Amino acid sequence: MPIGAHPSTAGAPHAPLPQRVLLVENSRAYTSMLREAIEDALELPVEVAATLADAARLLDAQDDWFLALTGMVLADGDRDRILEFFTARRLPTIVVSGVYDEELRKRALEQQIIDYVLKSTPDSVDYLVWLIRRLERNRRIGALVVDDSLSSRSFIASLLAAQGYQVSHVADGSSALRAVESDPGIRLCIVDQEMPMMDGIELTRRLRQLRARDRMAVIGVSGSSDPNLIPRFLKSGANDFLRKPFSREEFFCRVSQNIDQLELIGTLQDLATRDFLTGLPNRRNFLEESERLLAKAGQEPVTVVMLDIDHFKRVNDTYGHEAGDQALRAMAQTLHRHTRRDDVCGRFGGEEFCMLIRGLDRQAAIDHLEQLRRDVEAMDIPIDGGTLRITVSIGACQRSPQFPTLHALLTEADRHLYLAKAGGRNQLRGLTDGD
Ligand SMILES: Nc1nc2c(ncn2[C@@H]2O[C@H](COP(=O)(O)OP(=O)(O)OP(=O)(O)O)[C@@H](O)[C@H]2O)c(=O)[nH]1
Repeated sequence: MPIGAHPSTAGAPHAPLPQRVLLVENSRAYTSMLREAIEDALELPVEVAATLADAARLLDAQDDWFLALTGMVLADGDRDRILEFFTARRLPTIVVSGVYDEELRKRALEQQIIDYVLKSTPDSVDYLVWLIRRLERNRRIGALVVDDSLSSRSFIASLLAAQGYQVSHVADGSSALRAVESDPGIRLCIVDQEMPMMDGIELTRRLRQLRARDRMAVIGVSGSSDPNLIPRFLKSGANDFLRKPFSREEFFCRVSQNIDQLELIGTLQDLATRDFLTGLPNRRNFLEESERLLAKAGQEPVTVVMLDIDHFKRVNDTYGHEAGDQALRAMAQTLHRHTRRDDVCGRFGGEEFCMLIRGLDRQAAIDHLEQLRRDVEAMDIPIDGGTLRITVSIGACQRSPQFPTLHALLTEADRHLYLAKAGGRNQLRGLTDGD
């Protein structure tokens, strides 16, 4: 049952999400420091108001508000009125206060205020930037709550929805497995231990067979005081465990920490496998993926392709290195557009790219690569003060008893690339009878 936003669907285009951040604060120095930090680090537009009346005017004038940050000392409202102003508008709100007031803090957190941050602490701006980034990213993350108690799962789901996640909840393990299997956007699962048919530990074990620890965080929850429960959950593949009852703040910190870790692992994986300039798989990743695809391809045709931008040195020398980088990015985009679902492409190095195509016979591969070549030729690449055009030479080789391995295919494709260059560039060689 979805709560708040709809469950995520991998590959579906995202609707534009609200971007605007409202800062309501009467201290000018703090406001400008915070505004600058948010705009620099997160590139979100920030609007500033000094009073509730100003805030109301701004909120009414636009409708794509993502978040509000508010001080507690404003000329036209006491603390209660300020809290009420934001909760009534159901706008996700963070209180940024000059003084620590435990009673106010409790009251604010009870009223669905996301967090209460003390602005006098030296790292409050850094913390706020982290928090806003977290909330902003959560909007693209699916979270699933599994608990047979409706009140308990609705409570946890509401905590997650308040943090921006796309939340759904189910009452039993089988439904949870089905949900995770059908929605690759689910990256967080909160699993209760005490459930009939399949308990949380068993469910965690089965979830792990569907998705690894670095793809989805599983957090076990239970009210039991059994000391063995935590190690059993963790050994079954859970990333973390929370004992009920927990505070909203503890829940937020644990969930955020686990999601931060997932993202960090994703970043490290990207750094290891992607080319920094173009975002395409790097040479090592291309070779690994190609070996895997080649083994999987069975009897179907496989074509290995090497592509090299023509006279690229001239591009750099004439228009500068930045324009050269721009041309490499444009080339990568066009190559990526021509890479079908089961194929793989990569940046081999410098101005050289590569591709492995599955399931196209010789003529279909020629048509596909000729179209790619023409599309590269037709690109108007925007550079400082104008546009730039490039062409590409392509060498290709289809798998056969003569060229059975990836190494043999790449060597032969590279030989044809050399012939395409020698033959006048901007051409495909290696697949026609004359080659
Ligand atoms: N801007 C930019 N240039 C790069 C990058 N990597 C390699 N290059 C440049 O790519 C150029 C490659 O030139 P060459 O190998 O001589 O070949 P070419 O000029 O493309 O000529 P042909 O391949 O014979 O058509 C060199 O000038 C490199 O400095 C990069 O990441 N960015």
